[in-house]
Amino acid sequence: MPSLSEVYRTHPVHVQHKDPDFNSLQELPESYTWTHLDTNSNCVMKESVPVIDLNDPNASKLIGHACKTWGVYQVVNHGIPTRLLDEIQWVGQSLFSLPSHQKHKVARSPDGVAGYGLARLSSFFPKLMWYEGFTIAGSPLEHFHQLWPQNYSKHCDIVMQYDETMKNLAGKLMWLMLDSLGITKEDIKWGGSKGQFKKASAVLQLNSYPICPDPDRAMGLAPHTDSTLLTILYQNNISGLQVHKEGLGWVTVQPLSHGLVINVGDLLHILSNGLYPSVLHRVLVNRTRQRLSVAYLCGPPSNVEICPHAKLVSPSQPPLYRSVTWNEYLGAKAKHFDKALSSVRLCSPINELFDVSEAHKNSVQVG
Ligand SMILES: C=C1C[C@]23C[C@@]1(O)CC[C@H]2[C@@]12CCC[C@@](C)(C(=O)O1)[C@H]2[C@@H]3C(=O)O
Ligand SMILES: O=C(O)CCC(=O)C(=O)O
Ligand SMILES: [Fe+2]
Repeated sequence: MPSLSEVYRTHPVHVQHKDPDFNSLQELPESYTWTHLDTNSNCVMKESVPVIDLNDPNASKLIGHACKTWGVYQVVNHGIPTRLLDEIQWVGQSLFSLPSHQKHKVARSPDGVAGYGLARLSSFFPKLMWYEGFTIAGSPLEHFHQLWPQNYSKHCDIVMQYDETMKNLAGKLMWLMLDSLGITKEDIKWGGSKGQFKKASAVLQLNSYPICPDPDRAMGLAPHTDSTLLTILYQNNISGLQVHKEGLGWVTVQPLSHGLVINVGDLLHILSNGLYPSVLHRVLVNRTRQRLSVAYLCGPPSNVEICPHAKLVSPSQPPLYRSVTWNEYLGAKAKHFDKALSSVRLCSPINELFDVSEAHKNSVQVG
């Protein structure tokens, strides 16, 4: 089975860019100027992303409804200590405020997984994003030792603790979502005997959206879906994240103090046979405040094949997707980007079971 770096070796991200010193730029350079950018999200919102209290006895039902109708929800009372959320933001803040030459010491290579740099999706867009990211896959020790030779262990400890805590929450959320689909612990062998998803794989993505001189013409992170089962996102109190909803357009996800945003990813879309569509989302930037976010991108163990679950397949609901491992799907994403889901599709959409990336194909204008 190919490793992720082997998968990416065939689809390296080569983006020609002069190192952007975001802080010194008074004007938006042409290479960052996006046209046809609809930054006015529906201001008088009648609807907003569901907020679910994880202590609510009806949480699974509410989550199921949110996944079906939005592909995203926010959770409160999730049990993650606020101290840990503040600490992981501090790690991100410390990293992104380092001088550019330091950050480039840990630059992600074009075919690499971990390190500092542009988002992988950058190669699919003609314009650059007002964004810098740092990907952690496994231990951050080597990179953090290079960044903070005297002081790396504190940063490492926080990341490892965050990772462990998020893994537990991801397991809990996974079951709530599967339960809402009528899938039990016995039905998913790779969930483990106690169903804790201990073997799940995950990547931690630190994101920074610096202050921008011309936010109406810049893009923080271009529209995309995550290639995960689910993503747990912590955003600081600065808005910018928007999700696309059929009939409403772009809807801002209002930051909740210490709340977490949960995205349905493409692999859950596949596992649910299209019942829980992965959410298309993007990030806009801000004139006065830097925005930081931390994404815990969670997938299945690397040897597990994800396919539409047998309980969700019948003669009237044929399987819409073939089986894929996470690495295989990341390879499809690296090659086809927004057509990755279609690339693993078995049959054409029927009725309301449709492919979100296809549905939004023509509604997103960039570049
Ligand atoms: C495992 C991964 C998912 C991801 C690509 C990556 O190798 C690490 C970062 C992830 C991310 C975060 C920003 C959006 C995204 C589309 C991207 O370019 O990098 C996702 C990728 C994904 O979910 O496909
Ligand atoms: O910064 C955000 O709010 C979103 C980040 C994101 O979409 C990602 O890391 O995949
Ligand atoms: Fe995302």
